[in-house]
Amino acid sequence: MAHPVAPVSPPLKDDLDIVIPTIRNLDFLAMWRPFFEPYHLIIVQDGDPTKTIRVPEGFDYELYNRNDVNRVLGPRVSCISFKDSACRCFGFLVSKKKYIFTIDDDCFVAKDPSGKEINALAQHIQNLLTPSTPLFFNTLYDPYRDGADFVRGYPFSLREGVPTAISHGLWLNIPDYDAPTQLVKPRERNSRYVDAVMTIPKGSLFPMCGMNLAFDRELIGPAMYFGLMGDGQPIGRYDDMWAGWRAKVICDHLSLGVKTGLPYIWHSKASNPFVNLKKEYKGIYWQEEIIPFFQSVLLPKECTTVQKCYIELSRQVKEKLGPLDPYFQKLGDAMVTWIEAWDQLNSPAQQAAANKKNESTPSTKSSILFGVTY
Ligand SMILES: O=c1ccn([C@@H]2O[C@H](COP(=O)(O)OP(=O)(O)O[C@H]3OC[C@H](O)[C@H](O)[C@H]3O)[C@@H](O)[C@H]2O)c(=O)[nH]1
Ligand SMILES: [Mn+2]
Repeated sequence: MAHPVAPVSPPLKDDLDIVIPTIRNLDFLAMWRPFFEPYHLIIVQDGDPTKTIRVPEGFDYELYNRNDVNRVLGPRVSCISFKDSACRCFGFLVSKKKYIFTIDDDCFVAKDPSGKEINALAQHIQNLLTPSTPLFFNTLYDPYRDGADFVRGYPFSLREGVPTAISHGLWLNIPDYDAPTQLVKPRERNSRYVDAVMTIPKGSLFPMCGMNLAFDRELIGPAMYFGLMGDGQPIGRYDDMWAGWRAKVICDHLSLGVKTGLPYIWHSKASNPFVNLKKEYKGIYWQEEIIPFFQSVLLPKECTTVQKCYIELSRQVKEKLGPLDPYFQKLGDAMVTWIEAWDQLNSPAQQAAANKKNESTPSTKSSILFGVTY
């Protein structure tokens, strides 16, 4: 007699939250339903909090609008951007899970060259659950993938790799170009599917895009601050870039890995290049100073946790980039506020309370999840 086969639970079903920043109805979820429905969503509604965001039936979610963010963080809300996708990091803050996947609401399911729909979430999970190799480049790319391995000459002492903190996915159709490139190449579309996952070598920075990104919240969460952008700030569309440069410096210091490549999503909407240019232009020339700063950052050996690294980085940002523009003084202070908010919401007591609430918490708005906590 055939034995009944227990249903296979989706990987990390109870250990991963999907964070979506949005200003629009989330009809895009319908296409992701086969892959996302088993997971809990954290929706961060930006802009007008009186607007109702429509979420398709059947998804388990909590939704935070600006009033909720103010309620949860109180005076520390100053570190969360308004009217910019950077607001997504509030979702990273309030999640109680070990893993995060964040995706933009104009990113859809892509197809691989065989025409098969890509389960981007499953690929990110695979990337996060297998080690990275930042200390020595494997020329056959991801050695932990089925059908691949370390090549001849790869030191056996390094084949254990290091824990993976970040998985950076890519985009078919609309690539994540900056405004000048968008203006010069308005019709360029990315149709090149590269079937590879690579570890970004230690000592190398990279431009982290937030639209298709996953990370291990316990390993690197406090460094995944996306700010200060949007309303009242002199810059936009650099939230994920800052976060990526700081996180990579910290990953290198703490021997954690960052991978880029698969999975692809289908990015459907090109935002307005002229609007983007207004948001980005300061970043385009500032980054010529900022990159050498991050490339030369040294973190003392006493910085043994992400929080300690982050506080030290905020000090150096203010000292070394402050002369560039007063914005960096503000950013340095906001980095400290972020860590305070992180520690406030992720203290052991908070974790225990959240675990208790998760047992019986339906999808609801945060006003029930979080009373006044500051
Ligand atoms: O004020 C806002 C504007 C947008 N959002 C949400 O953020 C996501 C990205 O928005 P959109 O797809 O319209 O902009 P893109 O130019 O394609 O975004 C890219 O560049 C900026 C960021 O780095 C972003 O991560 C990149 O994808 C989308 O979910 C909007 O609903 C918002 O929350 N507030
Ligand atoms: Mn987009």
